[in-house]
Amino acid sequence: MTDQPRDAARQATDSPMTPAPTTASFSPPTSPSPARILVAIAFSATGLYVASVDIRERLAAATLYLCTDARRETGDLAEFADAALAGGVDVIQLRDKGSEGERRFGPLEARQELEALAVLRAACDRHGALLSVNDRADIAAAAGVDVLHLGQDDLPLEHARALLGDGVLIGRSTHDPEQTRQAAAETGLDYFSVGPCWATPTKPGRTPAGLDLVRVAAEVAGDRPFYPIGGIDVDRLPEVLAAGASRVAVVRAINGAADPRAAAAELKAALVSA
Ligand SMILES: Cc1ncc(COP(=O)(O)OP(=O)(O)O)c(N)n1
Ligand SMILES: Cc1ncsc1CCOP(=O)(O)O
Ligand SMILES: [Mg+2]
Repeated sequence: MTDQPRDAARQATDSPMTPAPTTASFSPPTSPSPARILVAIAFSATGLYVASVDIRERLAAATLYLCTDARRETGDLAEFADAALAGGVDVIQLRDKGSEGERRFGPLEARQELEALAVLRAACDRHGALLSVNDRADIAAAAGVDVLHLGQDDLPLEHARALLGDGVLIGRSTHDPEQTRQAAAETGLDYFSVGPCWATPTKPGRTPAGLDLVRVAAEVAGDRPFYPIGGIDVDRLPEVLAAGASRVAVVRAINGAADPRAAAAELKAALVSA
């Protein structure tokens, strides 16, 4: 797999994002000539093209992917996200399942999910990071996220793509070699994850796939980004990288850290120097 240079990864998270061109400032004349119509079409097409290339370039540079819950019990989602992003997180996914907040307050309903995503959207925009949502294409569309993460039993890719268009990245979880090979080859999928690498309380009852699945992914992924997940922390990261990965997705390693910024920075430093 080819990764962007580390400088590109940092640039992608640290520099203010250049807004993708839109057609908003283009005002066609009242009686447009054929030439003006062509220009309008070209402008519009270029805008769409640039927007969709840009988001894929940003994914190519994204090595550290964090899944976080809405942190309802602490009420510090914005501060937490700022810290994690300042530490080097490239993609933040809202995934509230199984969280302390869910145990205390019940499932995150759609309205609350949109509120949490608005908080994360603002944080991602402050840091030039990608915003991801777990499972739901309807929420992805409503919240204007950059990424939708689908599980094996979630909406099939073609339906999610039909709802979201090409301007949203779509990823898929894989848990065994067959799923991994399929995800590596599936047309229109932007990335996939592999795991759990180790048994993890964040995904109770899921048999760990181990690092062998990371090796399979490294063999078959080509240029398609893949993210090992499950039980990964800074101590285990070298094993994951040695198995052929150059990116990871984590939950507790940052979400459960006393200093999320330092935890993210430690993971990012190891990814950058690999
Ligand atoms: C980046 C990333 N990888 C894997 C998962 C897990 O997705 P899934 O298998 O659908 O399980 P749930 O997260 O929905 O419980 C993920 N969310 N993100
Ligand atoms: C969502 C998910 N999918 C596979 S493992 C996992 C949870 C990983 O959590 P942690 O990084 O805390 O082990
Ligand atoms: Mg899912």
